[in-house]
Amino acid sequence: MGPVPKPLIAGNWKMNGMRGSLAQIKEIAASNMLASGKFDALICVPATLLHSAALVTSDTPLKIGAQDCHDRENGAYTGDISAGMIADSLGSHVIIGHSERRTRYREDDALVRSKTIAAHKSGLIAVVCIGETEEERSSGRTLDVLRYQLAGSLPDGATGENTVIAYEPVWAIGTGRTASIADIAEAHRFIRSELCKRFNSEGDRMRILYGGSVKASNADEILHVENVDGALVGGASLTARDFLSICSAY
Ligand SMILES: O=C(CO)COP(=O)(O)O
Repeated sequence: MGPVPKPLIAGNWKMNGMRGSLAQIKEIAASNMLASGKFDALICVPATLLHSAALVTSDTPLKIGAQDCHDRENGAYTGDISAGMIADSLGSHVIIGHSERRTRYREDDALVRSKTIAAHKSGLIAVVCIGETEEERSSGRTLDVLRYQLAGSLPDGATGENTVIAYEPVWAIGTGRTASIADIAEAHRFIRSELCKRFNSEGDRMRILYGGSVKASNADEILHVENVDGALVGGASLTARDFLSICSAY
């Protein structure tokens, strides 16, 4: 077992970014902040940019990942890409089970789990997303939802090396609303205890990122909450300036 991994600031570009956006990737990759080695940095780009982004960052500390993968290795699945194809394109990470996919494509915990297994088999680090809806929170079911999502989405082979958890309250994504510091602390403490119950000391090594309207003005406070090991950033990861100002919290 290795040491506890460094914090991770991850960007999720979602369906944004054309070839011109590689300039932002290059600017992030060249920053002295990343060279400091205090944290790891990752941008998950659309599949169309995956290989070119990986090539322009190959000699830099910036990691490049994808935003989803199929759970099979190959076959007649029009429009999909496999974990092996992501690895072949030199991506190192893949986001799995983002709420935008869970909602729109009805991806459930069992599918998230088999995609995570596929990612691990291809040597990718899976960034597995969980989080409650507004209705689940207001009816007092947040911790139950997180417990079920963790139990159903993570395979037994998950370790601190191959798996990162992203806690993203669905109502905080793209809305400008963030969970309160007390709510973030409670959710992350709960996730940590569930991970340690199931994975023992590996549970302590799995990074737990917070996601949902993270930006420069709130990053410092959020990233210093206990058991918050980084952030998964949507809108504020699209420009080097915004992404790097979040990184400056470390
Ligand atoms: O969904 C997110 C990251 O995966 C969060 O998006 P925003 O940071 O735009 O709220």
